[in-house]
Parts: sequence; structure tokens; C-alpha cells
Amino acid sequence: MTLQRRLEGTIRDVPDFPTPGILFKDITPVLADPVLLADVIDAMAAPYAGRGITHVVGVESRGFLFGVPVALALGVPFAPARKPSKLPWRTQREAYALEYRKDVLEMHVDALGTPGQVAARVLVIDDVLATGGTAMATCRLVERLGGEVAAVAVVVELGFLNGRAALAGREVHAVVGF
Ligand SMILES: O=P(O)(O)OC[C@H]1O[C@H](OP(=O)(O)OP(=O)(O)O)[C@H](O)[C@@H]1O
Ligand SMILES: Nc1ncnc2[nH]cnc12
Repeated sequence: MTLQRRLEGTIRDVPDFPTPGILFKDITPVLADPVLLADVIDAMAAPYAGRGITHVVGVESRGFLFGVPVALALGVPFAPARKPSKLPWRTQREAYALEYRKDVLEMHVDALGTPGQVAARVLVIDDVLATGGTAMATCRLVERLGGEVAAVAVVVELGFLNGRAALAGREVHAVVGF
């Protein structure tokens, strides 16, 4: 069976979560299946081996679950993009809207290297690409820190929400689309 079919059969649809009208794609059953999880991490990392990626940036919180193992697979540093007021050092911040909420993401100013001397080629990792608001805010943060976004890789893309278009030509890789 293809990885896409295995994911379709494992990701759980939860209607009206977290707000009425949202069909929530619950990835926790993927985390509960170590063989499937390992295959998902490989599918996210393998296309970027040999592509000169210097850092993986993962988005709090579900993006951490996939971002850290992808960084380990590629053998590069992991840098977190966090929800507001969580990071202890100096930060850059970016406000954004996602499918069901508004929020703010922050990164440490030196997450990709010494400010003014950054030469980072970044793979942005998250679990779900919906409207693209979160991924776009993360790309803007990376670029504001002086990094270049090589690609955004996600487990699930909700194509009808047009997140790819919101990312304005940036490379997007999704393991499965709905
Ligand atoms: O494409 P978008 O419309 O921006 O939506 C995608 C984002 O929504 C979720 O984050 P959320 O902050 O809700 O959840 P989490 O803290 O559980 O990761 C998901 O993990 C993505 O980061
Ligand atoms: N429909 C959805 N399911 C899971 N995570 C999401 N993040 C944004 N929209 C989502």
C-alpha cells in the first residue's frame, strides 16, 4: 500500500474542532504508529538530502514533532518558531492568521546564525498546510533573520484552502493531500 493510502487510513477526521465548521485532521494516530511515523519522516527528509539544507525550522507545536526527526535525518540544526513569549532570548516576531485563529510566531534573532552573517538555507516543517498563514509567517521570519527558504514540507496539505498559493512561489512538499 502507498504511504499516501496508509496516511489516509490513519489520520482521523474530527468535525467541528476547534470551532464549528472546521474538519480537523488529527495526526496523533500517525505518532502512535512507529513504522508509519518513520516512513513519514523519511518521505519528508529524503527529497532534501544533498540540497544544501543548513537548518530545519519547525513550527510550534505539531511542527516540532516532525521537524526534530527531519533535522536529525538530514544531520542539520533544528530551530523552533514558537508561540509568543515562550522564547527566552531576543526575538523577531510575526503576526498571522490561520484557518481558525489569529496568533504570533517568534524566533530567536540568532536561531540561524549571528545576525548580519547568516548564510542559512532552511527547510520549514509543519504537520498541516491549510490556509498557509502559519507557513508564510514562518517563511517571513526566516527571511527577516537573513535566511533563505529552500522549501516548506508538511505531512498534510488541505488543497481546497489554497495554502500553496499563499506561499507565493516557494517550494511546497506534502506527503499527502486532501
Ligand atoms: O495553514 P494554516 O491555516 O496556517 O494552518 C496550519 C497550522 O495550524 C496548526 O497550528 P496550531 O497553531 O493550530 O496548532 P498546534 O499548536 O497544535 O500545532 C497546524 O499545526 C499548522 O501550524
Ligand atoms: N483542518 C485542520 N486540521 C488540523 N490542523 C489544522 N491546522 C489548520 N487547519 C487544520
